[in-house]
Amino acid sequence: MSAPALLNNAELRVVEQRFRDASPPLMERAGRASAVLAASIAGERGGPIVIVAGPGNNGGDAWVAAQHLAQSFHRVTVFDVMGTAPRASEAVAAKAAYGAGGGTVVREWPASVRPSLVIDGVLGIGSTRVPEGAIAAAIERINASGARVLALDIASGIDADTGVARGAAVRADDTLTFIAMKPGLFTGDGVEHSGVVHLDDLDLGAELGESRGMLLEWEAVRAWLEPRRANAHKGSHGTLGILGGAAGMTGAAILAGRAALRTGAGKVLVGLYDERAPAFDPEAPELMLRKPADVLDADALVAGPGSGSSPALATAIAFEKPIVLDADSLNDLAKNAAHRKPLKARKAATILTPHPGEAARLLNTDTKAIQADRIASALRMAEEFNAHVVLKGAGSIVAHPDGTYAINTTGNPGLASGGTGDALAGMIGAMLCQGLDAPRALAFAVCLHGAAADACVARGVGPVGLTASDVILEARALVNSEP
Ligand SMILES: NC(=O)C1=CN([C@@H]2O[C@H](COP(=O)(O)OP(=O)(O)OC[C@H]3O[C@@H](n4cnc5c(N)ncnc54)[C@H](O)[C@@H]3O)[C@@H](O)[C@H]2O)[C@@H](O)CC1
Ligand SMILES: [K+]
Repeated sequence: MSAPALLNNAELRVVEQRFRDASPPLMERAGRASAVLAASIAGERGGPIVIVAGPGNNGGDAWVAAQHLAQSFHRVTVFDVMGTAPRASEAVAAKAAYGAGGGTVVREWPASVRPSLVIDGVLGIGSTRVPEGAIAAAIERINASGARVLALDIASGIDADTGVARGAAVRADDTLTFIAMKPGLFTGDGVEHSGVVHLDDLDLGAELGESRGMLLEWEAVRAWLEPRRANAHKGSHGTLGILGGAAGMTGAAILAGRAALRTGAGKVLVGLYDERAPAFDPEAPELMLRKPADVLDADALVAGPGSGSSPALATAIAFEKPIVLDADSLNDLAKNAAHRKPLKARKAATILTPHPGEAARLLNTDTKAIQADRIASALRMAEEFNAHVVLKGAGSIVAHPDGTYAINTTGNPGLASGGTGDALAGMIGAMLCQGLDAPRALAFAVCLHGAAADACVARGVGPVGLTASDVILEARALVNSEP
Protein backbone atom coordinates (compact mmCIF):
# COMPACT_ATOMS: atom_id res chain seq x y z
CA MET A 1 0.00 0.00 0.00
CA SER A 2 1.58 3.28 -1.03
CA ALA A 3 1.11 6.62 0.68
CA PRO A 4 -1.32 9.02 -1.03
CA ALA A 5 0.29 12.11 -2.57
CA LEU A 6 -0.63 15.64 -1.51
CA LEU A 7 -0.85 18.40 -4.13
CA ASN A 8 -1.05 22.07 -3.28
CA ASN A 9 -2.95 24.73 -5.21
CA ALA A 10 -0.08 25.64 -7.55
CA GLU A 11 0.62 21.98 -8.33
CA LEU A 12 -3.09 21.34 -9.00
CA ARG A 13 -3.35 24.30 -11.35
CA VAL A 14 -0.51 22.82 -13.41
CA VAL A 15 -2.42 19.53 -13.65
CA GLU A 16 -5.63 21.35 -14.62
CA GLN A 17 -3.76 23.16 -17.40
CA ARG A 18 -2.22 19.97 -18.69
CA PHE A 19 -5.62 18.34 -18.93
CA ARG A 20 -7.74 21.31 -19.93
CA ASP A 21 -8.72 19.64 -23.22
CA ALA A 22 -9.26 16.21 -21.72
CA SER A 23 -12.27 14.26 -22.86
CA PRO A 24 -14.54 13.92 -21.03
CA PRO A 25 -13.71 17.28 -19.43
CA LEU A 26 -12.44 17.15 -15.84
CA MET A 27 -15.49 19.03 -14.56
CA GLU A 28 -17.79 16.47 -16.16
CA ARG A 29 -15.83 13.70 -14.43
CA ALA A 30 -15.88 15.56 -11.10
CA GLY A 31 -19.61 16.31 -11.27
CA ARG A 32 -20.47 12.77 -12.24
CA ALA A 33 -18.37 11.33 -9.41
CA SER A 34 -20.10 13.72 -7.02
CA ALA A 35 -23.51 12.55 -8.16
CA VAL A 36 -22.53 8.89 -7.70
CA LEU A 37 -21.29 9.45 -4.15
CA ALA A 38 -24.25 11.69 -3.28
CA ALA A 39 -26.68 9.06 -4.54
CA SER A 40 -25.00 6.40 -2.46
CA ILE A 41 -25.15 8.59 0.65
CA ALA A 42 -28.73 9.74 0.09
CA GLY A 43 -29.95 6.34 -1.05
CA GLU A 44 -31.94 5.73 -4.20
CA ARG A 45 -35.23 6.64 -2.59
CA GLY A 46 -33.62 9.11 -0.23
CA GLY A 47 -35.04 12.44 0.79
CA PRO A 48 -34.51 15.72 -1.04
CA ILE A 49 -31.03 16.94 -1.91
CA VAL A 50 -30.12 20.61 -1.76
CA ILE A 51 -27.15 21.53 -3.92
CA VAL A 52 -25.46 24.85 -3.23
CA ALA A 53 -23.62 26.21 -6.27
CA GLY A 54 -21.10 29.07 -5.96
CA PRO A 55 -19.62 31.40 -8.57
CA GLY A 56 -16.56 29.43 -9.71
CA ASN A 57 -15.71 26.01 -11.04
CA ASN A 58 -16.55 24.41 -7.72
CA GLY A 59 -20.07 25.61 -8.46
CA GLY A 60 -19.58 24.12 -11.92
CA ASP A 61 -19.01 20.71 -10.40
CA ALA A 62 -22.21 21.22 -8.42
CA TRP A 63 -24.25 22.01 -11.55
CA VAL A 64 -22.95 18.88 -13.27
CA ALA A 65 -23.80 16.82 -10.18
CA ALA A 66 -27.30 18.38 -10.11
CA GLN A 67 -27.88 17.44 -13.73
CA HIS A 68 -26.92 13.80 -13.11
CA LEU A 69 -28.84 13.49 -9.85
CA ALA A 70 -31.99 14.96 -11.41
CA GLN A 71 -31.67 12.53 -14.32
CA SER A 72 -31.51 9.66 -11.87
CA PHE A 73 -34.81 10.86 -10.32
CA HIS A 74 -33.52 12.40 -7.12
CA ARG A 75 -35.46 15.34 -5.78
CA VAL A 76 -32.96 18.13 -6.29
CA THR A 77 -33.09 21.83 -5.47
CA VAL A 78 -30.15 23.98 -6.53
CA PHE A 79 -29.44 27.07 -4.47
CA ASP A 80 -27.65 29.32 -6.98
CA VAL A 81 -25.74 31.57 -4.58
CA MET A 82 -24.64 34.39 -6.92
CA GLY A 83 -27.04 33.84 -9.80
CA THR A 84 -24.28 34.53 -12.30
CA ALA A 85 -23.58 32.36 -15.35
CA PRO A 86 -21.06 29.60 -14.61
CA ARG A 87 -17.67 30.22 -16.17
CA ALA A 88 -16.90 26.78 -17.56
CA SER A 89 -18.80 25.69 -20.66
CA GLU A 90 -19.52 22.26 -19.12
CA ALA A 91 -21.17 24.00 -16.18
CA VAL A 92 -23.22 26.21 -18.48
CA ALA A 93 -24.40 23.13 -20.37
CA ALA A 94 -25.19 21.28 -17.14
CA LYS A 95 -27.19 24.22 -15.77
CA ALA A 96 -29.15 24.46 -19.03
CA ALA A 97 -29.82 20.71 -19.14
CA TYR A 98 -30.94 20.73 -15.53
CA GLY A 99 -33.30 23.66 -16.19
CA ALA A 100 -34.64 22.07 -19.38
CA GLY A 101 -35.55 18.97 -17.39
CA GLY A 102 -37.67 21.11 -15.06
CA GLY A 103 -35.08 21.21 -12.26
CA THR A 104 -35.73 23.64 -9.40
CA VAL A 105 -33.35 26.56 -8.97
CA VAL A 106 -33.71 29.05 -6.14
CA ARG A 107 -31.84 32.25 -5.24
CA GLU A 108 -32.47 32.00 -1.49
CA TRP A 109 -31.96 29.15 0.92
CA PRO A 110 -34.94 26.77 0.29
CA ALA A 111 -36.26 26.88 3.86
CA SER A 112 -39.30 24.76 2.99
CA VAL A 113 -37.16 21.78 1.94
CA ARG A 114 -35.94 19.38 4.64
CA PRO A 115 -32.93 17.94 2.87
CA SER A 116 -31.46 14.57 3.71
CA LEU A 117 -28.24 15.71 2.06
CA VAL A 118 -26.73 19.10 1.30
CA ILE A 119 -24.01 19.30 -1.34
CA ASP A 120 -21.52 22.12 -0.81
CA GLY A 121 -20.29 23.50 -4.12
CA VAL A 122 -19.82 27.08 -2.92
CA LEU A 123 -16.03 27.44 -3.02
CA GLY A 124 -13.23 25.03 -3.88
CA ILE A 125 -9.50 25.48 -4.11
CA GLY A 126 -10.03 29.00 -5.43
CA SER A 127 -11.07 30.19 -1.95
CA THR A 128 -8.30 32.61 -1.12
CA ARG A 129 -9.97 35.31 0.96
CA VAL A 130 -12.44 35.74 3.79
CA PRO A 131 -15.93 34.75 2.58
CA GLU A 132 -18.29 37.70 2.61
CA GLY A 133 -21.88 38.62 1.73
CA ALA A 134 -23.97 35.99 -0.02
CA ILE A 135 -21.09 33.48 -0.02
CA ALA A 136 -20.58 33.71 3.74
CA ALA A 137 -24.36 33.56 4.31
CA ALA A 138 -24.66 30.42 2.16
CA ILE A 139 -21.90 28.75 4.17
CA GLU A 140 -23.66 29.58 7.44
CA ARG A 141 -26.96 28.25 6.05
CA ILE A 142 -25.35 24.96 5.09
CA ASN A 143 -23.95 24.58 8.61
CA ALA A 144 -27.32 25.43 10.15
CA SER A 145 -29.23 22.96 7.94
CA GLY A 146 -28.85 20.05 10.34
CA ALA A 147 -28.54 17.76 7.31
CA ARG A 148 -25.63 15.59 6.32
CA VAL A 149 -23.20 17.68 4.26
CA LEU A 150 -21.07 16.49 1.34
CA ALA A 151 -18.40 19.02 0.34
CA LEU A 152 -17.11 19.02 -3.22
CA ASP A 153 -13.31 19.13 -3.46
CA ILE A 154 -12.87 20.88 -0.09
CA ALA A 155 -15.20 22.35 2.52
CA SER A 156 -16.00 25.89 1.37
CA GLY A 157 -13.94 28.49 3.18
CA ILE A 158 -11.03 26.18 4.00
CA ASP A 159 -7.74 27.10 2.35
CA ALA A 160 -6.62 24.09 0.32
CA ASP A 161 -2.93 24.71 1.04
CA THR A 162 -2.99 25.52 4.74
CA GLY A 163 -6.23 24.13 6.14
CA VAL A 164 -7.01 27.55 7.61
CA ALA A 165 -10.62 28.77 7.91
CA ARG A 166 -10.27 32.52 7.39
CA GLY A 167 -13.89 33.12 8.36
CA ALA A 168 -17.08 31.15 7.72
CA ALA A 169 -16.32 27.59 6.61
CA VAL A 170 -18.52 24.61 5.89
CA ARG A 171 -18.43 21.71 8.34
CA ALA A 172 -18.75 18.66 6.14
CA ASP A 173 -19.54 15.09 7.09
CA ASP A 174 -17.89 13.91 3.89
CA THR A 175 -15.63 15.54 1.34
CA LEU A 176 -15.17 14.21 -2.17
CA THR A 177 -11.88 15.64 -3.34
CA PHE A 178 -10.76 15.60 -6.97
CA ILE A 179 -7.53 14.76 -8.75
CA ALA A 180 -5.41 14.40 -5.57
CA MET A 181 -5.50 14.90 -1.83
CA LYS A 182 -4.88 18.51 -0.74
CA PRO A 183 -2.87 19.44 2.36
CA GLY A 184 -5.65 21.68 3.69
CA LEU A 185 -7.98 18.69 4.08
CA PHE A 186 -5.76 17.21 6.77
CA THR A 187 -4.23 19.94 8.89
CA GLY A 188 -5.34 22.98 10.90
CA ASP A 189 -9.08 23.73 10.73
CA GLY A 190 -9.33 21.34 7.76
CA VAL A 191 -9.17 18.37 10.14
CA GLU A 192 -12.44 19.42 11.78
CA HIS A 193 -14.18 20.61 8.63
CA SER A 194 -13.48 17.84 6.11
CA GLY A 195 -15.25 14.87 7.69
CA VAL A 196 -14.50 11.61 5.90
CA VAL A 197 -12.35 12.36 2.87
CA HIS A 198 -12.99 10.43 -0.35
CA LEU A 199 -10.68 10.80 -3.35
CA ASP A 200 -11.66 10.60 -7.01
CA ASP A 201 -8.55 11.09 -9.14
CA LEU A 202 -10.67 11.75 -12.27
CA ASP A 203 -8.59 8.99 -13.90
CA LEU A 204 -5.45 11.10 -13.72
CA GLY A 205 -3.78 9.31 -10.78
CA ALA A 206 -1.19 7.47 -12.80
CA GLU A 207 -0.18 10.66 -14.62
CA LEU A 208 0.47 12.92 -11.66
CA GLY A 209 4.11 11.94 -11.05
CA GLU A 210 6.20 12.67 -7.96
CA SER A 211 4.99 15.06 -5.32
CA ARG A 212 6.64 16.89 -2.42
CA GLY A 213 3.96 15.92 0.05
CA MET A 214 2.38 12.71 1.20
CA LEU A 215 -0.15 11.49 3.74
CA LEU A 216 0.81 9.27 6.65
CA GLU A 217 -1.73 6.51 7.14
CA TRP A 218 -1.08 3.78 9.67
CA GLU A 219 -2.03 0.97 7.29
CA ALA A 220 0.76 2.00 4.91
CA VAL A 221 3.34 3.08 7.48
CA ARG A 222 3.19 -0.02 9.68
CA ALA A 223 5.03 -2.10 7.08
CA TRP A 224 8.18 -0.02 7.57
CA LEU A 225 9.08 -1.88 10.76
CA GLU A 226 10.36 -5.34 9.94
CA PRO A 227 9.07 -8.30 11.92
CA ARG A 228 11.45 -9.48 14.63
CA ARG A 229 13.85 -12.21 13.60
CA ALA A 230 13.80 -15.41 15.60
CA ASN A 231 17.45 -15.00 16.60
CA ALA A 232 17.05 -11.41 17.84
CA HIS A 233 18.62 -10.40 21.17
CA LYS A 234 18.41 -7.15 23.10
CA GLY A 235 21.47 -5.80 21.28
CA SER A 236 19.63 -6.20 17.98
CA HIS A 237 17.23 -3.41 18.86
CA GLY A 238 19.61 -0.78 20.03
CA THR A 239 20.19 1.26 23.13
CA LEU A 240 18.43 4.56 23.66
CA GLY A 241 19.77 7.27 25.96
CA ILE A 242 17.39 9.85 27.39
CA LEU A 243 18.51 13.15 28.95
CA GLY A 244 15.98 14.92 31.10
CA GLY A 245 14.18 14.78 34.42
CA ALA A 246 15.46 17.80 36.33
CA ALA A 247 14.11 18.34 39.85
CA GLY A 248 10.33 18.10 39.87
CA MET A 249 10.19 16.79 36.30
CA THR A 250 11.56 13.26 36.48
CA GLY A 251 8.19 11.92 35.31
CA ALA A 252 8.65 13.35 31.83
CA ALA A 253 11.93 11.51 31.20
CA ILE A 254 10.58 8.31 32.72
CA LEU A 255 7.49 8.43 30.50
CA ALA A 256 9.70 8.85 27.44
CA GLY A 257 11.70 5.86 28.62
CA ARG A 258 8.64 3.68 29.16
CA ALA A 259 7.36 4.59 25.70
CA ALA A 260 10.70 3.63 24.15
CA LEU A 261 10.83 0.29 25.98
CA ARG A 262 7.27 -0.60 25.11
CA THR A 263 7.62 0.25 21.45
CA GLY A 264 10.69 -1.87 20.97
CA ALA A 265 13.98 -0.27 22.04
CA GLY A 266 16.39 -3.01 23.19
CA LYS A 267 17.70 -1.09 26.21
CA VAL A 268 16.76 2.30 27.61
CA LEU A 269 19.07 4.37 29.80
CA VAL A 270 17.46 7.40 31.41
CA GLY A 271 19.89 10.07 32.57
CA LEU A 272 18.11 12.15 35.21
CA TYR A 273 19.38 15.59 36.21
CA ASP A 274 17.54 15.56 39.53
CA GLU A 275 20.15 14.82 42.23
CA ARG A 276 17.46 13.12 44.28
CA ALA A 277 15.95 11.13 41.44
CA PRO A 278 14.47 7.72 42.24
CA ALA A 279 16.78 4.71 41.87
CA PHE A 280 14.34 2.82 39.69
CA ASP A 281 10.88 3.01 38.17
CA PRO A 282 8.61 0.57 40.03
CA GLU A 283 6.27 0.39 37.01
CA ALA A 284 9.08 -0.32 34.58
CA PRO A 285 12.05 -1.68 36.54
CA GLU A 286 13.67 -2.52 33.17
CA LEU A 287 14.37 1.19 32.71
CA MET A 288 17.93 1.93 33.75
CA LEU A 289 17.86 5.19 35.71
CA ARG A 290 21.35 6.75 35.66
CA LYS A 291 23.30 9.98 35.88
CA PRO A 292 23.19 11.98 32.62
CA ALA A 293 26.87 11.32 31.91
CA ASP A 294 26.23 7.57 32.04
CA VAL A 295 23.68 7.26 29.25
CA LEU A 296 25.81 8.37 26.32
CA ASP A 297 26.95 4.93 25.24
CA ALA A 298 23.80 4.62 23.13
CA ASP A 299 22.69 4.35 19.52
CA ALA A 300 20.42 7.38 19.71
CA LEU A 301 19.63 10.09 22.22
CA VAL A 302 16.44 11.87 23.26
CA ALA A 303 17.08 15.18 25.04
CA GLY A 304 14.60 17.51 26.65
CA PRO A 305 11.76 15.78 28.52
CA GLY A 306 11.74 17.68 31.81
CA SER A 307 15.37 18.70 31.33
CA GLY A 308 14.71 22.23 32.66
CA SER A 309 17.77 24.45 32.54
CA SER A 310 20.25 21.56 32.44
CA PRO A 311 22.92 21.28 29.72
CA ALA A 312 20.99 18.49 27.94
CA LEU A 313 20.91 20.35 24.64
CA ALA A 314 24.66 20.98 24.47
CA THR A 315 25.35 17.35 25.37
CA ALA A 316 22.97 16.15 22.67
CA ILE A 317 24.42 18.40 19.99
CA ALA A 318 27.87 16.93 20.68
CA PHE A 319 26.53 13.35 20.49
CA GLU A 320 27.67 11.79 17.24
CA LYS A 321 24.62 9.67 16.49
CA PRO A 322 20.94 10.58 15.82
CA ILE A 323 19.27 12.83 18.37
CA VAL A 324 15.70 13.83 19.17
CA LEU A 325 15.28 17.28 20.72
CA ASP A 326 12.04 17.76 22.62
CA ALA A 327 10.42 20.12 25.12
CA ASP A 328 13.00 22.01 27.26
CA SER A 329 15.79 21.34 24.76
CA LEU A 330 13.72 23.10 22.11
CA ASN A 331 13.21 26.07 24.38
CA ASP A 332 16.93 26.16 25.14
CA LEU A 333 17.61 26.08 21.40
CA ALA A 334 15.21 28.97 20.83
CA LYS A 335 16.76 31.06 23.62
CA ASN A 336 20.44 30.51 22.96
CA ALA A 337 21.53 31.39 19.45
CA ALA A 338 25.00 29.94 20.14
CA HIS A 339 23.56 26.41 19.77
CA ARG A 340 22.36 26.94 16.22
CA LYS A 341 25.62 26.73 14.35
CA PRO A 342 26.90 23.51 15.96
CA LEU A 343 23.44 21.96 15.62
CA LYS A 344 23.26 22.78 11.94
CA ALA A 345 26.75 21.39 11.41
CA ARG A 346 25.92 17.98 12.93
CA LYS A 347 26.66 15.05 10.63
CA ALA A 348 24.22 12.63 12.25
CA ALA A 349 20.48 13.25 12.01
CA THR A 350 18.63 15.73 14.20
CA ILE A 351 14.92 15.47 14.93
CA LEU A 352 12.89 18.32 16.46
CA THR A 353 9.42 17.85 17.95
CA PRO A 354 7.88 21.31 18.55
CA HIS A 355 4.26 22.04 19.27
CA PRO A 356 3.07 25.35 17.78
CA GLY A 357 4.19 27.38 20.83
CA GLU A 358 7.70 25.93 20.72
CA ALA A 359 7.77 26.38 16.95
CA ALA A 360 6.90 30.05 17.39
CA ARG A 361 9.86 30.48 19.73
CA LEU A 362 12.19 28.61 17.37
CA LEU A 363 11.17 30.80 14.44
CA ASN A 364 10.96 33.95 16.52
CA THR A 365 7.32 34.59 15.70
CA ASP A 366 3.93 33.93 17.30
CA THR A 367 1.71 30.86 17.40
CA LYS A 368 -0.84 32.47 15.11
CA ALA A 369 1.75 32.89 12.37
CA ILE A 370 2.84 29.26 12.76
CA GLN A 371 -0.74 28.00 12.51
CA ALA A 372 -1.50 30.25 9.52
CA ASP A 373 0.74 28.01 7.42
CA ARG A 374 1.77 24.92 9.31
CA ILE A 375 3.46 23.25 6.37
CA ALA A 376 5.57 26.28 5.50
CA SER A 377 6.47 26.71 9.19
CA ALA A 378 7.58 23.11 9.53
CA LEU A 379 9.61 23.26 6.33
CA ARG A 380 11.26 26.47 7.49
CA MET A 381 12.37 24.88 10.75
CA ALA A 382 13.65 21.85 8.84
CA GLU A 383 15.76 24.11 6.68
CA GLU A 384 16.92 26.51 9.40
CA PHE A 385 18.01 23.74 11.76
CA ASN A 386 18.98 21.14 9.17
CA ALA A 387 16.62 18.77 10.94
CA HIS A 388 13.66 16.48 10.48
CA VAL A 389 10.78 18.23 12.20
CA VAL A 390 7.36 17.28 13.46
CA LEU A 391 5.10 20.26 14.04
CA LYS A 392 2.55 18.80 16.43
CA GLY A 393 -1.17 19.67 16.66
CA ALA A 394 -4.20 18.57 14.65
CA GLY A 395 -2.75 17.20 11.41
CA SER A 396 0.87 16.96 12.56
CA ILE A 397 3.34 17.98 9.85
CA VAL A 398 6.54 16.03 9.33
CA ALA A 399 9.02 18.13 7.34
CA HIS A 400 12.49 17.42 6.03
CA PRO A 401 15.45 19.60 5.03
CA ASP A 402 15.12 18.47 1.38
CA GLY A 403 11.75 20.27 1.14
CA THR A 404 9.52 17.18 1.30
CA TYR A 405 6.81 16.83 3.92
CA ALA A 406 4.02 14.58 5.14
CA ILE A 407 0.77 15.15 7.04
CA ASN A 408 -0.27 12.64 9.65
CA THR A 409 -3.86 11.44 9.55
CA THR A 410 -3.99 9.64 12.89
CA GLY A 411 -4.69 11.05 16.35
CA ASN A 412 -7.47 12.89 18.14
CA PRO A 413 -8.02 15.64 20.72
CA GLY A 414 -7.42 13.14 23.53
CA LEU A 415 -3.71 13.59 22.82
CA ALA A 416 -3.88 17.13 24.17
CA SER A 417 -2.86 16.03 27.67
CA GLY A 418 0.35 16.12 29.68
CA GLY A 419 2.95 13.48 28.90
CA THR A 420 1.86 12.56 25.40
CA GLY A 421 4.74 14.59 23.96
CA ASP A 422 7.23 12.74 26.18
CA ALA A 423 5.75 9.46 24.97
CA LEU A 424 6.15 10.53 21.35
CA ALA A 425 9.80 11.49 21.88
CA GLY A 426 10.46 8.06 23.38
CA MET A 427 8.75 6.30 20.48
CA ILE A 428 10.85 8.20 17.94
CA GLY A 429 13.97 7.14 19.87
CA ALA A 430 12.78 3.52 19.87
CA MET A 431 12.34 3.55 16.10
CA LEU A 432 15.83 5.02 15.59
CA CYS A 433 17.19 2.20 17.76
CA GLN A 434 15.37 -0.39 15.69
CA GLY A 435 17.12 0.73 12.55
CA LEU A 436 14.69 3.08 10.80
CA ASP A 437 16.47 6.07 9.29
CA ALA A 438 15.58 9.43 10.85
CA PRO A 439 12.84 10.49 8.40
CA ARG A 440 11.10 7.14 8.69
CA ALA A 441 11.62 6.82 12.44
CA LEU A 442 9.97 10.19 12.90
CA ALA A 443 7.06 9.60 10.53
CA PHE A 444 6.48 6.09 11.86
CA ALA A 445 6.40 7.20 15.50
CA VAL A 446 4.11 10.16 14.79
CA CYS A 447 1.66 7.93 12.93
CA LEU A 448 1.88 5.16 15.55
CA HIS A 449 1.32 7.60 18.43
CA GLY A 450 -1.85 8.94 16.80
CA ALA A 451 -3.07 5.49 15.75
CA ALA A 452 -2.64 4.31 19.34
CA ALA A 453 -4.70 7.23 20.61
CA ASP A 454 -7.38 6.45 18.01
CA ALA A 455 -7.44 2.80 19.05
CA CYS A 456 -7.86 3.86 22.70
CA VAL A 457 -10.78 6.12 21.81
CA ALA A 458 -12.35 3.40 19.67
CA ARG A 459 -12.69 1.24 22.75
CA GLY A 460 -13.88 4.03 25.00
CA VAL A 461 -10.55 4.96 26.62
CA GLY A 462 -10.70 8.68 25.88
CA PRO A 463 -10.72 11.20 24.37
CA VAL A 464 -11.66 12.55 27.81
CA GLY A 465 -9.15 11.27 30.34
CA LEU A 466 -6.85 9.60 27.83
CA THR A 467 -3.37 9.41 29.36
CA ALA A 468 0.10 9.06 27.88
CA SER A 469 0.39 5.71 29.64
CA ASP A 470 -2.78 4.46 27.88
CA VAL A 471 -1.31 5.56 24.54
CA ILE A 472 1.99 3.81 25.25
CA LEU A 473 0.34 0.46 26.02
CA GLU A 474 -1.87 0.70 22.95
CA ALA A 475 1.14 1.57 20.79
CA ARG A 476 2.79 -1.63 21.95
CA ALA A 477 -0.28 -3.58 20.86
CA LEU A 478 -0.22 -1.87 17.48
CA VAL A 479 3.44 -2.53 16.69
CA ASN A 480 2.75 -6.19 17.43
CA SER A 481 -0.52 -6.46 15.50
CA GLU A 482 -0.82 -8.16 12.12
CA PRO A 483 -1.75 -5.90 9.17
N1 LIG B 1 -10.11 23.78 -13.34
C1 LIG B 1 -10.27 22.46 -13.50
O1 LIG B 1 -9.73 21.86 -14.41
C2 LIG B 1 -11.11 21.73 -12.54
C3 LIG B 1 -11.69 22.40 -11.47
N2 LIG B 1 -12.51 21.77 -10.64
C4 LIG B 1 -13.24 22.49 -9.61
O2 LIG B 1 -12.95 23.86 -9.66
C5 LIG B 1 -12.57 24.33 -8.38
C6 LIG B 1 -11.71 25.51 -8.51
O3 LIG B 1 -12.44 26.45 -9.25
P1 LIG B 1 -12.15 28.01 -9.26
O4 LIG B 1 -10.73 28.24 -9.50
O5 LIG B 1 -13.11 28.59 -10.19
O6 LIG B 1 -12.42 28.48 -7.81
P2 LIG B 1 -13.65 28.20 -6.81
O7 LIG B 1 -14.80 27.59 -7.46
O8 LIG B 1 -13.04 27.59 -5.65
O9 LIG B 1 -14.16 29.61 -6.35
C7 LIG B 1 -13.53 30.71 -6.64
C8 LIG B 1 -14.47 31.75 -7.13
O10 LIG B 1 -15.06 32.44 -6.09
C9 LIG B 1 -14.38 33.68 -5.88
N3 LIG B 1 -13.98 33.64 -4.48
C10 LIG B 1 -12.89 33.06 -3.96
N4 LIG B 1 -12.87 33.20 -2.62
C11 LIG B 1 -13.99 33.90 -2.33
C12 LIG B 1 -14.53 34.36 -1.12
N5 LIG B 1 -13.91 34.12 0.02
N6 LIG B 1 -15.68 35.02 -1.15
C13 LIG B 1 -16.29 35.27 -2.32
N7 LIG B 1 -15.83 34.86 -3.50
C14 LIG B 1 -14.68 34.19 -3.50
C15 LIG B 1 -13.21 33.67 -6.82
O11 LIG B 1 -12.95 34.96 -7.29
C16 LIG B 1 -13.69 32.73 -7.89
O12 LIG B 1 -14.52 33.38 -8.78
C17 LIG B 1 -11.96 23.13 -7.72
O13 LIG B 1 -11.96 23.22 -6.32
C18 LIG B 1 -12.85 22.02 -8.24
O14 LIG B 1 -14.00 21.92 -7.44
C19 LIG B 1 -12.95 20.42 -10.92
O15 LIG B 1 -14.04 20.55 -11.76
C20 LIG B 1 -11.87 19.61 -11.56
C21 LIG B 1 -11.30 20.28 -12.76
K1 LIG C 1 -16.82 23.12 -1.65
